[in-house]
Amino acid sequence: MPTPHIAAAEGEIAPKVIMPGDPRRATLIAEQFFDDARLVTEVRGILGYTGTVGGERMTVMASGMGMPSLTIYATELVRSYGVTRIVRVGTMGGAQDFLELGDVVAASAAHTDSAMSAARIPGVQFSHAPTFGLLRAAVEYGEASGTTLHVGPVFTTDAFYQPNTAVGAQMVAHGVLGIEMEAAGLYAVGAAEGIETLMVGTVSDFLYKKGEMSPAERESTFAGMVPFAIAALQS
Ligand SMILES: O=P(O)(O)O[C@H]1O[C@H](CO)[C@@H](O)[C@H]1O
Ligand SMILES: O=c1cc[nH]c(=O)[nH]1
Repeated sequence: MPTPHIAAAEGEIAPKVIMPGDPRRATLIAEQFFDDARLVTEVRGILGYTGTVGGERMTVMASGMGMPSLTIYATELVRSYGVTRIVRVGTMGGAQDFLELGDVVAASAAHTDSAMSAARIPGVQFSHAPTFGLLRAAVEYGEASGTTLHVGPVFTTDAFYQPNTAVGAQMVAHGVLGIEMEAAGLYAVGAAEGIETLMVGTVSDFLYKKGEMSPAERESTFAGMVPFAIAALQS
């Protein structure tokens, strides 16, 4: 049933959801990967479409930016629409030298500086992890299709403009592949609500070397990562 932030009627959201941050990326994914996609919600400009992918019903709906925003949408999708699997398809800053623009990364863990994580279970440093079966399905899709997928930890930060540059440097030194703003929130919702989750992301810029996508490229460069998300959702 509709929620404060999602207007779709009961039954209009599929149990399996692809979740980009950017609403316009949701539209492009619906246009390019879905059959018979129909707009089912647009509250606050957060667009959601339901259609079919390879004959299976699926929804693509944006999360907005940051853990607070994603957590609202993911929680409402689970509690009010019975969603059981969410795969985030995001952009991220590449954090290791071997990565190139457009490379696809699956987040096998997500460190975070978010107060939302610290507040979840007082006194506990919560480990944010994806569902193993979804991660395995994404890896298997890469192997079967001959498409490279980098697998490793990401850093989910509240601050796109990090005031303390030493934090990013430390995360790089600790081996994170990318820096983004939602994966840990999604994995926490997965753990708390008992659903399956995964994040795959596209490298859109770098922390410590030159190169970045234009805003238009960041909006539209998703074709590489979406098949991994679909493979995980259909596994
Ligand atoms: O491209 P999306 O999916 O929004 O992801 C990344 O881009 C936004 C910052 O520009 C943050 O949401 C970050 O996680
Ligand atoms: O959150 C993000 C997304 C892309 N690039 C970054 O550096 N951070």
